[in-house]
Parts: sequence; C-alpha cells; structure tokens
Amino acid sequence: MSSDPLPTLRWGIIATGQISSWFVRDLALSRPDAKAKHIIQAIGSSSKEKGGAFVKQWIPNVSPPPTVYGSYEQVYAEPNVDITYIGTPHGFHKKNCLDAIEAGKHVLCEKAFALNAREAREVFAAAKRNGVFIMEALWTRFFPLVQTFQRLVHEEKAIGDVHRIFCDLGLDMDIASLGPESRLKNPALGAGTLLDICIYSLTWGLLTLDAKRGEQAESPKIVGVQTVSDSIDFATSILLLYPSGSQGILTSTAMFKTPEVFCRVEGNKGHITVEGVSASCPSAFTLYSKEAGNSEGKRYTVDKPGFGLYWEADAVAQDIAAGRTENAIMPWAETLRIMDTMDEVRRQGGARFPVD
Ligand SMILES: NC(=O)C1=CN([C@@H]2O[C@H](COP(=O)(O)OP(=O)(O)OC[C@H]3O[C@@H](n4cnc5c(N)ncnc54)[C@H](OP(=O)(O)O)[C@@H]3O)[C@@H](O)[C@H]2O)C=CC1
Ligand SMILES: O=C1OC[C@@H](O)[C@H](O)[C@H]1O
Repeated sequence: MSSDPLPTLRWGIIATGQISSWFVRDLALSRPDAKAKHIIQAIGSSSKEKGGAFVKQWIPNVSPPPTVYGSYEQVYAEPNVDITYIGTPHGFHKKNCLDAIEAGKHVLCEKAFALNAREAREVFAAAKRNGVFIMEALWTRFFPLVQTFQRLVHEEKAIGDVHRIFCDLGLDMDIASLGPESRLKNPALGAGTLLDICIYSLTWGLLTLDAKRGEQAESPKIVGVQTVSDSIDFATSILLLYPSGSQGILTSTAMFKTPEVFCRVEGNKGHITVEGVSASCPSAFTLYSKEAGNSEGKRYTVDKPGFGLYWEADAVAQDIAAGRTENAIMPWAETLRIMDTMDEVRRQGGARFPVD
C-alpha cells in the first residue's frame, strides 16, 4: 500500500491531435494543489512515428516516457493502462469508447460525447454492463471559477432571480479553406459549430438557469436555428425557455471570433459578465450587484498554470479511486440531456450527420 495519499491514475491517450497535446501537457504539470497523481502510460496513434513525434514535441521530459503504439487497440489491451482518454473527432467517439469499455478500461471522452443521443445511450449502456467509469470531458464545469460562479448564482442568489443569460462562442474557422477530411468540415466526423463550440454556450445556459443537472433538471422549451451549408452548421442559435420564464440565448458561429466578454447573466438584483479566451475557458467574471451599489463590480479571477484540463482529470481520478462509475458534476444523465438538446436543435435547424 502506497503512503501517497493521492489517487494514482495511469492514462492511455487515444489520438495525438490538438486537444490530446493540451491534455498530456496538463497531466504532466507539477502542481502543488494536485488532487491526484497522473501517469501518462501509453499513447495510441494512427502511426507509431506520429505518436513518437507527439511525445517528443509535447512531453519530452516525462519520465519514464509513455509507451507509444501505432494503433488504438494496443492501448486498450495494455494491462498498465487504467483509463483511456479519447481525443479523436466526434464521429469516432462511439467506437473508441465501446472498444475501450469492452477491454475493461475506464474512459474520459472528449466533448461532444457522441454524434447523437442514441449513440451516447449505447455507450453508457456498455459502460454500465462492464462496470467502468465514463465521463464526457466537459472541462469547463470543473474550473473552480465556474463552481464559484454557480455558488454565487444559485446558493447566494448574488444577482437574485436569473432572468436571462446570453452566451456566445464564435471562432473565425475559415471553413471554406479546409479540406473535406477536416473534422470541422466532414459531417461524418460531426462537423459544425453545434457539437464543437455551441456545446459550451449551451453548458453556460444549463448551469446558470437551473441549479440541478441530469434527470433532476427542469426541461426548458428549446428553439434552434442554424445556418447550414452542405449539411453542417456554420452558426447555431439556441433559445431555452424555462417554466419560470427565464431565457437562455446561446449561440455559436464559425465566422467571427467572440470578443473577450462572452457571456452576460441578468437577474433582478444585478448582473454578471464572464470573460476569457472563449466560453470553454473562462478566466474571470464580474458581479454587478444592485444592492452592493458599486458600479465597477466585484471581479473574480483564476490564476492557473497550463490549460486547466487537470481539474477534470483530478476529479476523474478521485471518482475511480472511490469506486464510482460516474462523476457528480458531469453525470451520464447530464451528457444525455445535452445530446438530446443538440439533437432537437439539429432537428429544427437542419444540420445532419450520416448516422442520424
Ligand atoms: N476540451 C477542449 O477545449 C477541446 C476539445 N476538443 C475536442 O477534442 C476532439 C478532437 O479535437 P482536436 O484535437 O481539435 O482534433 P485534431 O484534428 O487536432 O486531432 C484529432 C486526432 O484524432 C485522430 N484521428 C483518427 N482518425 C481521424 C480522422 N479520420 N480524421 C482526423 N483525425 C483522426 C488523429 O490522431 P492520430 O493520427 O494520432 O490517431 C488526429 O490527430 C473533438 O471531440 C473536439 O471537440 C478539441 C479542441 C479543444
Ligand atoms: O472544444 C473546443 O474549444 C476550443 C476550440 O478551439 C475548439 O475548436 C473546440 O473543439
């Protein structure tokens, strides 16, 4: 029995694209307040050369270095891997998750969890059958800043009753210039802004307009409009209308980079603005309370090394060490609620995937 009080988790990384490069760098960071010890045990890539180059470029100092495999299957079969991190495009998530689960591995799968709710339900059913942990990597929810925001809004009622939230995530993606194989252009890979970035705007709406999540959460009326070309959405706007009358106006676009302040929450006792590089990665929010009366507002910030993906990784390690198969901040039912909502938005808005 180790004297180290922190749980240890041995990761197998599936795919060597952008997000995997962020994730491994965050796992490798030395953090005084870490809640878990992360070991990058194995890397699985479409080629061993690509996997080796990934290690050399992003985690050259990790010691011992991870074992690099030229296939994903070898990672699933690796006995020293506890959990697989799935960093492939959306269209592969279902297969990658099912393969990992059938091999008995726990799974942390990037957002969007699957192409549609039907696929997501299939994956959760397999996880349940095999008794493994699985979670959608909606990292934003694990930021301490976001948890402070939720506490102020829901527990302290710092801006009273919330009436509306506006949240936008826009990126200038120049989709026209991308090749047909790009995950941002190919409908089979789940292209379009809804699954890629509107999912964050939707997340802010859901966690602001309702303190509950998953099956306990209220069911708002959903209206979705999309600007669609070649069956993928270049822009999506979601309206949520809750039984209380509160509204979410939650948007994304591939044609314009959202300015620093990406979100405004309005209540009867004040408002909050949230800022950061994008809705996925908030760096500060400012609370303007009518009662406190200070027009400059009170600013809450986060000072973090790296990207901030380690907060979700720590939470996963703690869950697995405690024998849990799902996480309380991002439970399976919350992922299904998001997938069901995005299916409904696409039904109304017109974006389609070949698997639908
Ligand atoms: N949490 C966050 O902030 C972010 C999350 N994401 C999510 O992460 C996932 C991956 O995104 P991202 O890293 O940007 O994607 P990339 O295109 O940068 O990388 C995807 C990787 O998946 C593997 N892959 C396997 N099959 C294919 C295929 N047919 N086409 C392309 N790639 C393939 C490749 O790795 P290999 O060759 O090694 O097998 C590739 O490098 C998505 O679900 C996305 O939504 C993305 C960015 C940020
Ligand atoms: O999850 C994401 O957040 C940041 C974006 O740059 C990226 O396209 C998206 O996948």
